[in-house]
Amino acid sequence: MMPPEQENTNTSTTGNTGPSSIILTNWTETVTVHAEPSLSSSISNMSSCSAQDQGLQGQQEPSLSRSFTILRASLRPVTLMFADVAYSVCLSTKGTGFTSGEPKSARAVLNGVSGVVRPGELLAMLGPSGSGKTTLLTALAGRLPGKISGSITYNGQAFSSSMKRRTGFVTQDDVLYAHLTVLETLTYAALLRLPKKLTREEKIEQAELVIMELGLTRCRNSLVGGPLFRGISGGERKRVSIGQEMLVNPSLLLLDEPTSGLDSTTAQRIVATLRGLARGGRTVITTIHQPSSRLYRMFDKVVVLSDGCPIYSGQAGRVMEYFESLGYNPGFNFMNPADFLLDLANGLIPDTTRSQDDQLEFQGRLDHHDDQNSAKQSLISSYKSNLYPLLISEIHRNAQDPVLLSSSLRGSEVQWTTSWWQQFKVLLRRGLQERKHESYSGLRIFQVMSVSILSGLLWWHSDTSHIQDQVLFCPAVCTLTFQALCKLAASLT
Ligand SMILES: Nc1ncnc2c1ncn2[C@@H]1O[C@H](COP(=O)(O)OP(=O)(O)OP(=O)(O)O)[C@@H](O)[C@H]1O
Repeated sequence: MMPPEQENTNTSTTGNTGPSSIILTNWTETVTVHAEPSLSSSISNMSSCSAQDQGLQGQQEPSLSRSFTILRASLRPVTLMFADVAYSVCLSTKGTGFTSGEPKSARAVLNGVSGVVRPGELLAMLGPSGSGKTTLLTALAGRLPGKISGSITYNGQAFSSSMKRRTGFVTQDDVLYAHLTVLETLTYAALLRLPKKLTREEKIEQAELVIMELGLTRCRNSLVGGPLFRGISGGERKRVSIGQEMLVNPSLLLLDEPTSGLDSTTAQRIVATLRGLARGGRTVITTIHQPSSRLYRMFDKVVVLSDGCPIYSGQAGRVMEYFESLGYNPGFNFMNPADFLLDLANGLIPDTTRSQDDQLEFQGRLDHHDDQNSAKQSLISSYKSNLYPLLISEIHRNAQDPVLLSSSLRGSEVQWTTSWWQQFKVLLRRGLQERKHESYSGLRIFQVMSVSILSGLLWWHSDTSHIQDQVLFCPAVCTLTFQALCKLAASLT
């Protein structure tokens, strides 16, 4: 068993469900996590290492105090509860060229997933590839199209536009502008997404602060880069994506594989940042593929999925104890709990009667599908009989908690948008800056000019009886002219 360092403070006290103290019992509830619903405290916690490195902590605080106050006021503790979440996708075989006229079939991607995450907690979703982690994360972010059965509530309420404003979502594939620098990317995000109560200078300061917190100072003026030209590294890209969401100080932050493709030190730094964000009063949920034991120790809770079904949902530190109580033992003395969980989710049950080498050889063979399926079914039914009732009773208890419901009502006042004109100006500038390089591209200029000339030649000395064609041709000419103007404007900015 591997209890996370801070999570050893077990207590049987119940009833305090406020944001500052979280008290849990059983496998689903056992730890006390202290969450400070304050941006300034979390930012100073998180930035302490990077700021100390650069000796900047003292200089930043006075000028940022007003923005801290405004952003702190926007932070609302969010208790996310999901019960029996199920989701299916329609698989259409029609039109594939291999079959014809076959009826659509539905495939269950998620089946009966439940869990509770409170402010101050970091929950990780684990499972083999294709087990449904991203689908569950997207569902919890209120972004999954189609019908989801079961219930997902945020402080006891359904997903709403005010909740959407307080939710940050970092996708697996970073969506960034290749020709902007790190500083420009975060500054535009700040100008677009921070409330209009903040001045332009304060928004830029927030972007600078996030750069410091995420250790991006060294590459702040480097281009992000894209598939066609090299820019910042993969880890830095990921941190920029996280920074874009951190800027708005979301109360609920969801991240899809924030550490994939990163070295273990960078991955640890990112997870430590997420844990710092959680401890600042936020609810943080992440999917993760193969966490090291060091990373695993930083999670407060885990949900383990196997083919869309949960085999565990509860405290990260008690997972080994739970599976040992079911008779599953890793067999090795020092095993990363995450490896053990992934083996179980794949239906690979360790056989302690075999030697270590025999076990490795046995697990590597692919001819045990039936055994694996029956092992998965057994783990799923153990979850249903042991953990599911605890989770459901916890969810029902919380759903009637007046503190939780009142925090939801308080949150609905939050106003986050800047004016549309402001957004239009920022987007236009960003678009022009992103395309600036194209104005110098001879190939592009040649392409636009040749299309214009060829199109023009089609109507050269045309008869007035073709006036309709000429009228239709006008929008095309206007588009090309607009393109040319955009390129000219971009080259001047
Ligand atoms: N819209 C869809 N159409 C068809 N299949 C889908 C759709 N959405 C999800 N799936 C399937 O559902 C399963 C779960 O997908 P999901 O992306 O959630 O898995 P994952 O655990 O995040 O995988 P990975 O770790 O590889 O990212 C996959 O087998 C996927 O092919």
